[in-house]
Amino acid sequence: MDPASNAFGKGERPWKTSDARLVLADGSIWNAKSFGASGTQVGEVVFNTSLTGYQEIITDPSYAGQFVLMTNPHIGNTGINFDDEESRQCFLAGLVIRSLSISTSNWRCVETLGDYLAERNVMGIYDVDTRAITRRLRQDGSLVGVLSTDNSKTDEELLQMSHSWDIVGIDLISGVSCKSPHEWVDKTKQNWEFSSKEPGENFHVVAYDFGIKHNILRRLASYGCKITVVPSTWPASDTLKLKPDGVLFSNGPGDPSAVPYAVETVKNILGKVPVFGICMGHQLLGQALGGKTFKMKFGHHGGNHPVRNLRTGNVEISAQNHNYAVDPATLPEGVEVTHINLNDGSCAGLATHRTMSLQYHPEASPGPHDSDYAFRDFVELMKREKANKREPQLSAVSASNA
Ligand SMILES: NC(=O)CC[C@H](N)C(=O)O
Repeated sequence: MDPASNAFGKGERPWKTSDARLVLADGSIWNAKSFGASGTQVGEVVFNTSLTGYQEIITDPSYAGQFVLMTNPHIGNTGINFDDEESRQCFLAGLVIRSLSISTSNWRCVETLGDYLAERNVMGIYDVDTRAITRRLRQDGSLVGVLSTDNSKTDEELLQMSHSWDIVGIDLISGVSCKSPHEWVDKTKQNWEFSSKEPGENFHVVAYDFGIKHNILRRLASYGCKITVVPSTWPASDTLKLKPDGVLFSNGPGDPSAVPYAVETVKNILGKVPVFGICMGHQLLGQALGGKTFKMKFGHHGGNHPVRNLRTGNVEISAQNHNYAVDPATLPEGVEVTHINLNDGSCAGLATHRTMSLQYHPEASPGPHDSDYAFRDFVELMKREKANKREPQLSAVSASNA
């Protein structure tokens, strides 16, 4: 780490004065201090209630097009490390925090948060009343905002910019998905492994990358899966040619209604192999099954969301990050709602014969690990499917032996 730099990055000092503005579409203007990159950026402001894990949050591709406002007031104290990256890049529009730690101390730290964001050209602001903005978002719903360090732009111009952009209806997945298929082998490191698993059969999973978080892939690999990651536009027919044991549809940014090609892909795979949808994957699955998705008032973002598993009655504390949800009233008969969010009763999981999906993040990263069992359930689904396929042959063999 450059000894001249501190948590503010590039040698900034804590007594710096306001040099940035966040202008929200409701006309409110929030003066702040900048860190990370400078410039002007438009995005949707969402608040995240996680107490820890800011590195995983800022590298979650599902935040593309959004400013993440952390409700935890103290951010940056553990810096940045090599292990907690959730993707190859930061795709979020920017980071909004109350207080940026003036010192960085952690045994894994390799860089300050400020330097990290500056190198990746991501804007951040601090010394802004994050509690007041959060109350506004809770009351009025998510708002588009413009963050700027450019003094030549008037407040009116920035407000105009916020009115001429909307996250609804745009395909953000194509900007974050990988460009070509590849294998994934990395598992959760032994030091961090928290669940004991029976070594079993290895299942081949094709994982659609709509903005996939690395820890979804690591958890699948830890459960013994052999994984082929494919881009969001990869044809369903090519996936089926690979004869996978299961298909995973990943998390991803933006509006699920803006990517009809992805819904088509899910439709063409549904019913043919076991399928697991996570977050955006769950929403696409909901649409492919005939249901509708809608935009929530301010969504769910954080590691403290209670969910009830309706099959077991158990309550899980889950990690969530979504602004859209499936409307269960629009789903056809035969689709089971398996989980509900206990804060607002919204649909948090679905299942059909060969399908399971969760609106939240069983891989956590960051967050509690209560929902990790979902990966085991997916493996069980693939196991059952394989056994069912084998059974007719087995009975044929025993008949010929008889
Ligand atoms: N994490 C995700 O996959 C988010 C899904 C979708 N972009 C939403 O906001 O609802």
